[in-house]
Amino acid sequence: MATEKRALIMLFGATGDLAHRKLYPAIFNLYKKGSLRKHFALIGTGRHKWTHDKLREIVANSVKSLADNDTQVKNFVSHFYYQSHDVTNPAHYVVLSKLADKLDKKYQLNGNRIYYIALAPRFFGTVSKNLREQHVLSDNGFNRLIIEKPFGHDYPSAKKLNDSLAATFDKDQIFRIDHYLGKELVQNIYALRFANPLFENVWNHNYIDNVQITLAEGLGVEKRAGYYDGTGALRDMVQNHIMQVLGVIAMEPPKTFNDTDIHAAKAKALNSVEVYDAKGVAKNFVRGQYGAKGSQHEYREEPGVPNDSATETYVAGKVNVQTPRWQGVPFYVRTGKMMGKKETRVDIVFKPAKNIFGDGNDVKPVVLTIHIEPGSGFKLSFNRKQIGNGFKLTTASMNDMESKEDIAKTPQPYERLINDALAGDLSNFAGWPEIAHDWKFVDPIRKYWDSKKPDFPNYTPGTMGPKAADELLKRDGRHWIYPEN
Ligand SMILES: NC(=O)C1=CN([C@@H]2O[C@H](COP(=O)(O)OP(=O)(O)OC[C@H]3O[C@@H](n4cnc5c(N)ncnc54)[C@H](OP(=O)(O)O)[C@@H]3O)[C@@H](O)[C@H]2O)C=CC1
Ligand SMILES: O=C1O[C@H](COP(=O)(O)O)[C@@H](O)[C@H](O)[C@H]1O
Repeated sequence: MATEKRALIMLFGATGDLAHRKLYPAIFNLYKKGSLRKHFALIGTGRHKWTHDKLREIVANSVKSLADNDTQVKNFVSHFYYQSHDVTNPAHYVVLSKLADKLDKKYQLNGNRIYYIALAPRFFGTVSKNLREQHVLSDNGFNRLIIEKPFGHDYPSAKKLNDSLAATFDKDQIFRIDHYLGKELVQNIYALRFANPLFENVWNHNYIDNVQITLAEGLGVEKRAGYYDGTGALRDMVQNHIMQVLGVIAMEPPKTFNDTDIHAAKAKALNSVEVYDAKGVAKNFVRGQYGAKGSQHEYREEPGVPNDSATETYVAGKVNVQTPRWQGVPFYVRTGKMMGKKETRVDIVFKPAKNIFGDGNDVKPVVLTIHIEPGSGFKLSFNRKQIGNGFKLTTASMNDMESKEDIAKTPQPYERLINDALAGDLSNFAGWPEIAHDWKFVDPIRKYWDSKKPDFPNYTPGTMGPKAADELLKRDGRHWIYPEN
């Protein structure tokens, strides 16, 4: 049984999609496991004129498939309260504050408060300012802010947002969600590297030839055109998720395994990423937009997408981390929608051995694959001798893939991250310096692309993206490891 935490969760955006699909199930799992139990309450807010009972009914529906029985759901939802609230109206915070104080007493929460902002980003600063000015923050206990993505749309807007949050919250009170940092196999990279000298000792340019990060999605834009068309794959996936995974792979060992040291090491690696000028972008980055195939219509015909949209649904690029460790080792990254199936992985491609076996033998590079999803685990492929007379090399692999049962009991990112926020552990949240470096890297790419009309659509659903993404590696004498030929 987990240690019980005491807290009031104030959820802005309780009537929205994220709350329903991800947050209520995550909080329910924490309740089932005992991290939250008697001493917690949640105030959900939104402009909808819901009642406590209406919110409880919605929450019950969202979690019932996870419950052991009806009583468990009933007990859980009894901790939920609804307050109709317009985040732009300061007077509404006064009402909210009174309810918070009342629940604090009722559930003996010791003044611990988490403010979870599951709202459109334009409201992040407004809520934070009003929480301070309308005295919603508690005087005793902790006050922590959980904030959703996207964190700005470029460096200046992200900086402005960060400054506005900093007017209310200290840096150790701001929990910026990047749900990739809550994934089991992303966290496992720390164990792989820093608990195994076998790997960490070869984790550098002497042994590694290149690193490939693939975040391929099988689905298209679905019903999110309103958000996605103004964002694109570069801002939606590269600036945050890809760069965070890259940071964990590329960082130097942190001094200790605490949040401050992890953030410092990751920020240093991300600050060493080469920022391209226009020529560098043209040479090293590729964008794409999916076309039509069979019954699947092209991106520009998806509901809510303008028929001349220049938004990229695919990005591939070559990233250089300019630290001694990674001298001359390219990080090839790619992500896209409609790429046939979901495949989230990192391939660490080692330098091949010198071939002493003669022409009839092909010495392949050792590849360590970190399978993030849908399978979770590690796979090491290497050369071995084929059984039989003579001497012929073949490829073998050592797998450490999680079983279906293990995957089923693995906490989902939101459960893990909310639990961390309750415990005050920032390790798996994105720090401001990391976000700042990532925007500084991504902004010139965006700027260059915005200045040139793309030739879209340029890739077929079900493929791994435009041909230019293959060319990117081919010209360096390399190829994408996935999909295996
Ligand atoms: N949905 C997802 O899968 C993901 C979402 N996110 C992020 O999470 C955040 C929320 O997304 P999502 O749930 O999809 O968005 P929705 O559009 O589904 O929900 C938006 C929420 O904002 C509330 N809201 C809007 N205006 C106001 C206002 N003036 N005052 C009070 N509440 C208001 C709405 O409540 P009401 O209508 O009752 O006012 C609603 O609860 C965004 O930052 C998004 O980028 C991040 C990753 C994934
Ligand atoms: O943040 C986002 O991530 C999802 C992909 O997340 P995953 O956990 O399913 O890999 C992506 O579909 C979405 O566009 C983006 O906003």
